[in-house]
Amino acid sequence: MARFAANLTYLFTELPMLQRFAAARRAGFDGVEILFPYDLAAKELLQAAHSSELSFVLMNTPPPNWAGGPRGFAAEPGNEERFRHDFDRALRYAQLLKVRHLHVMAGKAEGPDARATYLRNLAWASARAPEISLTIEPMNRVDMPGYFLDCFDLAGQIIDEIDVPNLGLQFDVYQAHMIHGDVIDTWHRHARNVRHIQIAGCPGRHEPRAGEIDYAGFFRAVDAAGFSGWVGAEYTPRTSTEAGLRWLRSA
Ligand SMILES: O=C(O)C(=O)[C@H](O)CO
Ligand SMILES: [Mg+2]
Repeated sequence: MARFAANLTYLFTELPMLQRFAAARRAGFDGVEILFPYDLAAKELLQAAHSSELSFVLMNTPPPNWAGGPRGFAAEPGNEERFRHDFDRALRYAQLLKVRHLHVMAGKAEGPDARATYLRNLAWASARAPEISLTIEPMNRVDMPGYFLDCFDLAGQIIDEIDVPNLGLQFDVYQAHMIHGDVIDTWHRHARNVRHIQIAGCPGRHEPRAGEIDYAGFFRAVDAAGFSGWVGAEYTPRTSTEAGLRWLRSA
């Protein structure tokens, strides 16, 4: 049975970041994710998570300019030194927060050089931090044009080629639907590599309940596969966060 984490970059944004933790606990979540926590003191975040008895489940490696701009740069040729420096910075945060998964973002790039760079950087990062689970997540090209990792099959090849226990797939159901259409087929092809799941409805990336994605069928497949990890709620509420949480109460 999966456990649910609130992505606090998307949910409870009615409140300042540190107050979102208690709101997530009251709503029934057991964990939290934050995309880029770097402008907040790790100590304060840890304290907020502790006092609400929430696990810190996921954060992302820093993009080159995390206040905006492209997401990550692990696949960007020529930026390897910067990647290592920034990865170490993300790792320090992740260790302080006792984060379960660190999502290493690929950034915008294409072609064989980008693939080779991505492989080298991921192999280096997974050897650098064997105690932490690293994830990679394909992003659809409508929301993120030019993003290197734009296909679940490519992610599967990369994970298989590096072949280390601490590198796996972040299966964002919204992304799978946008990229491949058939979420359940994509799940069956990649379930063995999945370490973390994220959910949102489509179209619009709102609450997971309504829309084109068959979440009841998806969760049957997830349970049948014996997945016991975390499911992150990564969507933009249609109105208020609270008003859209019926899906969680019936999960
Ligand atoms: O956009 C997504 O689906 C993600 O999970 C990323 O972490 C956003 O940066
Ligand atoms: Mg996602």
